[in-house]
Amino acid sequence: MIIIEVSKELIGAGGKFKLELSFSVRKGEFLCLFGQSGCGKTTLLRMLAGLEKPDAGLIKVGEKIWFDSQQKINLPPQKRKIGFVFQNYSLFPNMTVAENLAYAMDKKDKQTITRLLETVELAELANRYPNTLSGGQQQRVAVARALARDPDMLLLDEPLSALDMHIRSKLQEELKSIHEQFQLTTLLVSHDKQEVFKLANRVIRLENGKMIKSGSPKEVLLTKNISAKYSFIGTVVEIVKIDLMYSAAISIGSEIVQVVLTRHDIPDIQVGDEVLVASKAFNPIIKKIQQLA
Ligand SMILES: Nc1ncnc2c1ncn2[C@@H]1O[C@H](COP(=O)(O)OP(=O)(O)OP(=O)(O)O)[C@@H](O)[C@H]1O
Repeated sequence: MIIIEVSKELIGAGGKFKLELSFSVRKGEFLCLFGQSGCGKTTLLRMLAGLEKPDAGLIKVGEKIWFDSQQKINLPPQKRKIGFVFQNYSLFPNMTVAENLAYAMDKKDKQTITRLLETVELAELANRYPNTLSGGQQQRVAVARALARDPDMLLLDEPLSALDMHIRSKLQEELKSIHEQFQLTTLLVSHDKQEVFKLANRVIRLENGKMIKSGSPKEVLLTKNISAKYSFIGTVVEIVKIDLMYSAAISIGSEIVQVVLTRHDIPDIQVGDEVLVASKAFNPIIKKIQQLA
């Protein structure tokens, strides 16, 4: 169990506001932090990593205290067992892929490096330098390097947002299978609702530094809770009237699907809306997703 109780005064675009959060994360949980730009998501990850100091609070990982303002404990980043993956990869350009991983390890162990590179399907690129790799490959190295630290917690700050849809979707599958394999407690910051639905067990929605909602992706991101055999998130690109019916063209990933709208959908759903397309017994239904305020 990870206990997080932190507060810090921040200066946002609209002036000062207080980041004030108190929640716990179960071991092995895949938690997503979701919210408007500037609400404090990255600051929270940086506080967990020891890169930013809370004004007050407690961060306890299992029995270990990483931060306690009362006891004046503040472990430096290298003493916290954290794997951090950023949007911009942050690999060392002068080190090969294998050396990037070795650098992160307390005990340099060739076998573990090979195993991790195999996990992200990069074993054959071990001796290449980062600038000779594609964005997707670099990000896979960054994930392998984060795992090489044998972390208690994996922090992912919009790790896939710079990648195109196809690579992003593939890496999401990889992150999912890595999470299943390692059962690593993971905190993900993402703006991509499809990604959140695919990966997270729980979502915390932040607004101005405070938690306003916590629950499953469906509970937090949908206006109505529905159960369905399968579901996808997409954007309505067109609504056309065909005889007495309306049909919506919805862009899902790189595909466009057509869904017949019911009479009840018409006032609610418009072009540009993000929607969940779900199906129960081969009957597709669509539901509008809550907008960020
Ligand atoms: N050390 C600091 N002192 C004061 N204000 C800060 C500090 N660090 C960040 N901020 C401010 O706090 C706000 C929250 O920043 P943060 O990067 O955590 O937002 P975010 O939710 O991750 O946003 P985005 O989704 O755009 O990345 C920003 O307005 C930022 O300028």
